[in-house]
Amino acid sequence: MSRDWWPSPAKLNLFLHILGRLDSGYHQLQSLFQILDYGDRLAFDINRSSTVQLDTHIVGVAHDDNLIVRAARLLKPHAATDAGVRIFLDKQLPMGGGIGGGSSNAATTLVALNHLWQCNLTEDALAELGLSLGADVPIFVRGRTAFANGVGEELTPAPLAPCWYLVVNPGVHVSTGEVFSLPELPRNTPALSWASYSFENTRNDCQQIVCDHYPEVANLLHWLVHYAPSRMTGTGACVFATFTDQNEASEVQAKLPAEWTSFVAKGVNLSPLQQKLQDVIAASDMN
Ligand SMILES: C[C@@](CO)(OP(=O)(O)O)[C@H](O)COP(=O)(O)OP(=O)(O)OC[C@H]1O[C@@H](n2ccc(N)nc2=O)[C@H](O)[C@@H]1O
Ligand SMILES: Nc1ncnc2c1ncn2[C@@H]1O[C@H](COP(=O)(O)OP(=O)(O)O)[C@@H](O)[C@H]1O
Repeated sequence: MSRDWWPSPAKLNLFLHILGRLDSGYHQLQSLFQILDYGDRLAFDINRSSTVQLDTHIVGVAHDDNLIVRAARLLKPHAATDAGVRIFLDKQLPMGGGIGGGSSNAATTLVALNHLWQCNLTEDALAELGLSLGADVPIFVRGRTAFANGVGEELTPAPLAPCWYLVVNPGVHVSTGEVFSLPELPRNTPALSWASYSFENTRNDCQQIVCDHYPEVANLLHWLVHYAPSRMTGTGACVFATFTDQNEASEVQAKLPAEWTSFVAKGVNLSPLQQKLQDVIAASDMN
């Protein structure tokens, strides 16, 4: 049976500065979230069972802990009492890689089911619901490449010139919570105004510490910077190299040592999820 797939794209943090720590224990960040045209896909068969069922198992994640199931259950009180769904996941993104796969899956679930269950929540309300699932969910709900403040929820759209990225997974899993708990993490980078952003005058404040703990990440960065400006995304472990030309990115990808998995993706200003939502709404308006 052919399914109606909803995209669940990856993101990169083109930079990640840590400005301080909030009373909640969370860290105050600044970042530039670049949405990619590459990621997972989800399909939703809605029904009247009043239950949420994810049909695709992810190794190491219990059904009820999966962010997809948690997102659907969070939205359910806003739908008809008998609203139910069976969800299918086509997983492409490495987990715990700093490219936001789990958060993006949660956002796709919120955005798609808000439409399919006819909940009619606004984008602001969906972003707020999403924030309770994870700091990175709002950026995927809004689906625009953006400059972020706070814990990642204060977003200012920041359209970027077309760019291609080679994203490489060094094959280690880095826990976000663990990185933020390290005492030696730098936490006092001065605030930057978006107008003065450039790749060169920014950095990822987690990169050095992750390289110290995970030599695989350090080795990968050492290899990639010979070819293009490169940096770790989020709290790792994936690393990206930036290109203005898709072929150049593919040429470097072809040279990668076999132990590293990778993909080449285009940076986009509007996420494929928001594009899909717009297409679905336009099609239903025509009927
Ligand atoms: C820092 C980023 C940058 O994109 O890292 P990545 O996860 O993408 O690598 C994200 O904002 C992460 O967002 P997300 O992965 O949703 O994190 P959460 O589940 O909300 O938080 C996991 C844990 O990290 C810590 N945490 C997270 C975000 C933040 N601003 N300050 C923190 O101190 C907290 O200890 C929290 O319990
Ligand atoms: N649908 C999901 N996809 C990926 N990870 C999930 C999902 N649901 C829960 N998780 C949990 O969230 C953790 C972080 O996943 P992910 O968002 O891929 O990492 P990151 O934020 O570093 O990119 C995973 O290690 C996993 O335990």
